[in-house]
Amino acid sequence: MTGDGNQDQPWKIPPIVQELAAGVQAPPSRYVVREQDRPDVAGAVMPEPIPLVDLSRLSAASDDPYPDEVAKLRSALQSWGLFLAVGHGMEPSFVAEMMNVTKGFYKLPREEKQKYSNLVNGREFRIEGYGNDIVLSENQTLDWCDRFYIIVEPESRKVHSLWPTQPPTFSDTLREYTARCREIVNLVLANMAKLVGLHERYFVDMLDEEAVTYARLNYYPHCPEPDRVFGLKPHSDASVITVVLIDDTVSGLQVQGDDSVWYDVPIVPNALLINVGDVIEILSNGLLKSPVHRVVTNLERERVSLVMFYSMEPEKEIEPAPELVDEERPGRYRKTKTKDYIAELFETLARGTRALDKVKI
Ligand SMILES: O=C(O)CCC(=O)C(=O)O
Ligand SMILES: [Fe+2]
Repeated sequence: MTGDGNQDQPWKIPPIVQELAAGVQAPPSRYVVREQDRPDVAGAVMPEPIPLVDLSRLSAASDDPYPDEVAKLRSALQSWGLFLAVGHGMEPSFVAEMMNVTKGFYKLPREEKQKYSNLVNGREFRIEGYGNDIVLSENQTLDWCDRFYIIVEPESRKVHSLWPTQPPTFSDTLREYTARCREIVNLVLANMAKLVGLHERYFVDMLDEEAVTYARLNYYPHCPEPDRVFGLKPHSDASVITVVLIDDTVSGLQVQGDDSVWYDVPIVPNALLINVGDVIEILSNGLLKSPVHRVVTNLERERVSLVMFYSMEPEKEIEPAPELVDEERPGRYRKTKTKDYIAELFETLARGTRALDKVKI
């Protein structure tokens, strides 16, 4: 016995989907979703106005120079739990460069990518690195996507050996992108706090200098049968907040509306997608909702996305803000430690359930 058991259980080591897609005529059975759960590849069209917010019109201070823009943010969050952010201050050329190096990583030869594998010694799974999500059971439905997780903040938690040396500008670009995203997130969190009647620093202070930010580079290869698989199963993010740089050439992201219908998230060039995470739902005692979303694949085209997950320091506890709990609106979520919540996320992702349901009262 090796102790990890993976050698006796080869199903625990999932294939690289990029390699699979290059060779198969149809997705293997492990990827095929039960008939009743299969996605409609063409989602419903979002009604106008689409959730779009100009961040240059928002202020982190208590005054609001453009109340109309704040109203748009409120409406977007109420209807969808997410919005497309323009006026975020990143030049289109910089956004394009970040996208290019993300795509460039997946174009590297197999051996180069494998240097960053998330399987230690080819067997033991860890969150960080390149590969697939953890496989917990033989009958788990696998997602048609490869991914690469890297901790980008704080400095003390970065694993430098996992920062790619190829493409050559990858690491510098990601560092710069991380710093720019942090400013955007602080502005958005200040506005979200104001919207629910909290002090403007309430959420920002939850993401102190020990808070951990993960970057996840997703790669969805073309798929011969997009209506039978998920690029990414329905889920909500276990983060405080999430910022996504989406491919502006191929759609695929869908969000579930209050009516349970799946809507396509529209593509707006150079916009960033920002969504509420489970932690803000808990902290706001349910006033802000973490949206359930999924990704569908494309018959001909590959798609990439770069996702930044902002999470609290692992030992920090997550619970509704006392200011938002009273007799009329009792606490709706149990207290949990950040690290336990994140561990739960990976289990629930594998099972296709929701971590949030475990802490709901
Ligand atoms: O690829 C996308 O557009 C979204 C990815 C996502 O939801 C995630 O990585 O949690
Ligand atoms: Fe997500």
